[in-house]
Amino acid sequence: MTITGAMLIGAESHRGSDGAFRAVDPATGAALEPAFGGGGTAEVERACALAWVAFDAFRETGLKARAAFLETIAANILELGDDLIVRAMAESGLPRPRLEGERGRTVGQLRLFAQTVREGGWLEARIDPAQPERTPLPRSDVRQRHIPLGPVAVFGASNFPLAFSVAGGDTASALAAGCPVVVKGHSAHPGTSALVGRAIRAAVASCGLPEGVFSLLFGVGNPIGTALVSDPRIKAVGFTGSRGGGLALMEAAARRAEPIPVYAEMSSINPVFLMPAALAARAEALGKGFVASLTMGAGQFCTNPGILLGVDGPDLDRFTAAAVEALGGSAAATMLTPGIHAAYDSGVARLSGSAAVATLARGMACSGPNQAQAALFGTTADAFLAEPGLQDEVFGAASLLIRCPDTAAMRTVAERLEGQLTATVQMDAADGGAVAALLPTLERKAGRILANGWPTGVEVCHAMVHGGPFPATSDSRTTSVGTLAIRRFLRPVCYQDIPAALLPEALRDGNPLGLWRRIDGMPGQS
Ligand SMILES: NC(=O)C1=CN([C@@H]2O[C@H](COP(=O)(O)OP(=O)(O)OC[C@H]3O[C@@H](n4cnc5c(N)ncnc54)[C@H](OP(=O)(O)O)[C@@H]3O)[C@@H](O)[C@H]2O)C=CC1
Ligand SMILES: O=C(O)CCC(=O)C(=O)O
Repeated sequence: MTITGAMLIGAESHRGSDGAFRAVDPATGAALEPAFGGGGTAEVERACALAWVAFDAFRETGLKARAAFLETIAANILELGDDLIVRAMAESGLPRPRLEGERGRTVGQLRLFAQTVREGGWLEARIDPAQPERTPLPRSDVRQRHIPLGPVAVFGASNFPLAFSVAGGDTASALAAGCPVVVKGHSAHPGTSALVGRAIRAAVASCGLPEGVFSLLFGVGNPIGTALVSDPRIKAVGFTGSRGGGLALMEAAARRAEPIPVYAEMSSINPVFLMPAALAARAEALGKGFVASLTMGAGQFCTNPGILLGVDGPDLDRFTAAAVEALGGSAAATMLTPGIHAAYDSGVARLSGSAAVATLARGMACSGPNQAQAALFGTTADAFLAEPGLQDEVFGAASLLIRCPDTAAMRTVAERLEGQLTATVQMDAADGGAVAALLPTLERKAGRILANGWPTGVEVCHAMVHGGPFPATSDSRTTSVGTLAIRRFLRPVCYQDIPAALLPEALRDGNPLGLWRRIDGMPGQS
């Protein structure tokens, strides 16, 4: 399929005229054809106008029809075949198996949302029947369901060009909720974005939906993103990227006459707690497992284990020796963009230049453009507590090992951490008491707590939480992965004494949709 450099505004392919840009193959540094025309306020205006026109019709599509739409998108993405993988490899430097796996995750998550939509529990239908005889006052008939917020702006992430991009989790959950989506494509992978965007556009057409259900914009620089978030027809934002970018979009949303929620996933250093009995039992295996997680995908995961904490002593020395050896043998890897590579190098330089930090190991030397050498640094709990900048995210395969005098000091450090996507404990049975003491802190700090695993690689399922307190995300009450993500784009509406003929199907007597509903607080299928 030919990539033309055009945006997709509803059914129309439109070439922007506000500047032009090309993707760069980070493995060679070469610019890729074609040039993409950047959009501006005119394109934002058109995409948002179409999305608004589409909203009322799209939000009332039947559950089966909306599920079929999500499944059609999944099928259309698979139909793109190898063209999609080849283009994504060229634009991201990520290897084929990783991108094929990511395509599977993208398609799987669309299908999972289709199942969720069909099942209908997300409508959270509640009925409190009228009690005309109640004294001293009668009760009205009160019913509630959830409706979608409105058109959603989605900012695709650079590090998952498929699963967190144009048809990624934010788009899938917003469409599942019944929200039209306007994507601001990431400038690192516009060709991949255009291919996936066309798969979505074809599904919109073949499912007979209004064209404004989906648009894909490109732009040069920040103005297009700011204009999109500021458009009054946009009612929520999904974002994965840098802390600076997320904060800027939160500010733009807050400046609006009508502020809107921004669900931004930003920075996280994902602490790993190496508990004493676990270290005593398997320090070497833990050292190797850690390096495998750290270096996966050149460390370009927001779930990357960026700090480790352990009690100083011979077992931590054994862990360190194993990690140093494994990291020393890890090949340099191409990063996603020259900008991300430069940010990694400057983060590593900041750590290696700190008087409080020792460089424990570096990976193998770089042999091409935009390659990064993995890095392991060490410091003490006291030094970490004295220098808050040591917990700033270094996006890539760099981590900091913090030597603590005892498990109480591990807890003290945990208390001082910012909000996290994940917190991991490596533990054995004898660590149970120390972990129990740590858990309340971890619950307050992180969205997901893992035992004896590694945080990279998020399962897409019903119970997943990929979220956490700021700065991991801008709203700790939600998740961006898993079916609960649909909640971000919904709000409850209450219908009091509304005549039966005017009630939405989900709330009608006789339960025509066969939903699980709460009648007078009791769950059931009536
Ligand atoms: N925690 C995480 O999950 C991730 C963190 N990162 C961090 O982000 C850094 C840069 O990576 P990148 O993916 O480019 O993330 P960015 O935050 O720079 O960009 C993400 C998206 O937001 C847009 N954007 C960024 N800043 C603004 C702004 N001020 N106003 C309007 N739009 C904006 C970008 O536009 P444009 O395409 O034009 O740049 C892009 O579409 C990495 O080095 C890393 O530190 C990256 C990926 C994931
Ligand atoms: O680890 C994963 O699978 C997801 C990571 C993620 O959300 C990210 O890097 O943005």
